[in-house]
Amino acid sequence: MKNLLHLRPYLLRYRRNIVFGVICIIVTNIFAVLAPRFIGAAVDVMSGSFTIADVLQNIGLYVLFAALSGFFLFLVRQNIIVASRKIEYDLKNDYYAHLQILSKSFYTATSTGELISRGTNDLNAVRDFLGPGIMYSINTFFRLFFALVAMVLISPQLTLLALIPAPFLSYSVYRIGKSMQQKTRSIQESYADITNLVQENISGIRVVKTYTREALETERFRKLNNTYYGKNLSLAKLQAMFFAFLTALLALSLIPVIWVGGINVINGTMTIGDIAQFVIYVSMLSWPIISIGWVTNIIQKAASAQTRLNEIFSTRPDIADGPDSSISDRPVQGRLAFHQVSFHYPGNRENPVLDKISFDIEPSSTVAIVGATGSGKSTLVNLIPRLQDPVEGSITIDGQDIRTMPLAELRRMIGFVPQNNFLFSDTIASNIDYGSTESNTDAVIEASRIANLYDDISDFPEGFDTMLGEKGINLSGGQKQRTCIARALAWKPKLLILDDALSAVDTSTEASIFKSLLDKLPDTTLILISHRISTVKNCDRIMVLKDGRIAESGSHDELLARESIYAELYNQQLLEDEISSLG
Ligand SMILES: Nc1ncnc2c1ncn2[C@@H]1O[C@H](COP(=O)(O)OP(=O)(O)OP(=O)(O)O)[C@@H](O)[C@H]1O
Repeated sequence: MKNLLHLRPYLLRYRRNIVFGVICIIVTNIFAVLAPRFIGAAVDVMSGSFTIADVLQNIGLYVLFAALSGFFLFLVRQNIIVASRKIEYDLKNDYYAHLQILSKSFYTATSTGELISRGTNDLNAVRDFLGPGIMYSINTFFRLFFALVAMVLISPQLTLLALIPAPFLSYSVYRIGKSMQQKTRSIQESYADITNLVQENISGIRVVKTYTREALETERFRKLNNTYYGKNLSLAKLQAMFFAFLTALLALSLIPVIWVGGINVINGTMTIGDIAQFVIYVSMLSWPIISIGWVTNIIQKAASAQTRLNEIFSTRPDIADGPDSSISDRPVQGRLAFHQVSFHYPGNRENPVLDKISFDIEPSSTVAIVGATGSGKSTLVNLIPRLQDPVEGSITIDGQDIRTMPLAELRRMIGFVPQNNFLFSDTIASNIDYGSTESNTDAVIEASRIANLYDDISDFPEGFDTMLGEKGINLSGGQKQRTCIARALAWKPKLLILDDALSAVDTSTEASIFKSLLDKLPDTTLILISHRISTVKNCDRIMVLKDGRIAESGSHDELLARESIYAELYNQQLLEDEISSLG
């Protein structure tokens, strides 16, 4: 329950609404509890000789008090429910903003479905607590208090009789509430599983279709949905039994009240009007008492939802700005150096991907990294924009350790095109312009020309305003890759990293892009990962990665002369080219 304390700053932010709402709860209950007095009075008036005017006067007052109670109830909702919506809005913004700062490692360990479920389902549960939860809790307290005072004033004896079921009620609320909490937690977990499956399945729908797994995927969903349905049904059954039990208990509690009350009327110690008024109070208590169970459920649901949200809020990014991060005013040259850099993935210390790697890249030069698949090329370049940090050693740009630079400044220097490109469902222009704070048509056109994309876009009826489907589904593989390159170029980086970013374009387009890069960005340091010798052979330097180390380094000609790993790779690709040209 203490997890809900996380909400304190939000509640304080809207304290005016909440305090005013609570005052209105008190006022609405005063009117609600005073109103039945006029029913009692009307009944008593009718027990003797009376005029219609006497009855109408009491009925009129009853209607007036009931209306006033309703008006203040409206103000209660206006303030407390509105505050809960505002807090939900703030919480959603904070949740999303927090997700933005979390590191790559967090996203590697947490599924998208899980995060969506927490941001929707769990947040709704918290909102229900902040609105109806708080409102009904406070209302229950004051309704019970005022109604009990009014009942005691009529007859302490009858009040005691009416309260006989209360201990049973409290105990059953406690027991059933606990069971409800467990069921609710389990439902929320099931919902996260379903969200995850749907998200993954729809993202991978092309694979599902190619492998004709539609029926299997439908069955997987059906099973999860069935579990979710079963759990919900079980909770609904429990709730139904709970409410039926409460209603029966409350109805039974009226029997001794009317029995003993009737005897009191016969003895002349009470009037029929008192009994009528008393019965109204007992039924007025029924909703607050029932809502104890309901509110308990809401609070328990919110407590477990908030626990799950707090897990995210308390996760700190493992890569962030250092306390004294700063950057010099000198223009960036783009000299990149690795100093004894080692890296292993969490829990895999025995198999470092990079093992004490050192190298120095001259500003404005072009360097290629080659190596067998899984040799650590992507891991190495991920360290440069600090998507992950080395476990040992350091990386410098122009002599400054990148960990001492503000993260945003560091990333601003780097144009990074990762192996798995990603495009947003937006126009091509917006995708290319993604890194800029203001749209810059000239920069978009210039970047698309260098990336050899301009002619393709010109052929589209809507040109740069063409809307892309999810992940750029309406572009070819090569067009997607070139759009991602254009995005990195529009950013005008000092360091451009292309991680296998030209694999889907043909060799002549690739050569043309490479030439444009060298001509138009002469001051940019280019780091290129590729499996194709045709791509890397024109680079100033080629580094061959093997067993976590730089096994060879030099120009194309130097490495061929060595007749080692690179030469072997070269000869193998020559042979493959010859065979395919024969075919
Ligand atoms: N997030 C991760 N968690 C654990 N291990 C990982 C992770 N990412 C990569 N690896 C492992 O690290 C090693 C290097 O992977 P990396 O992607 O850097 O290789 P690569 O040389 O770029 O491969 P490719 O040429 O196939 O793209 C591989 O053995 C891979 O299984």
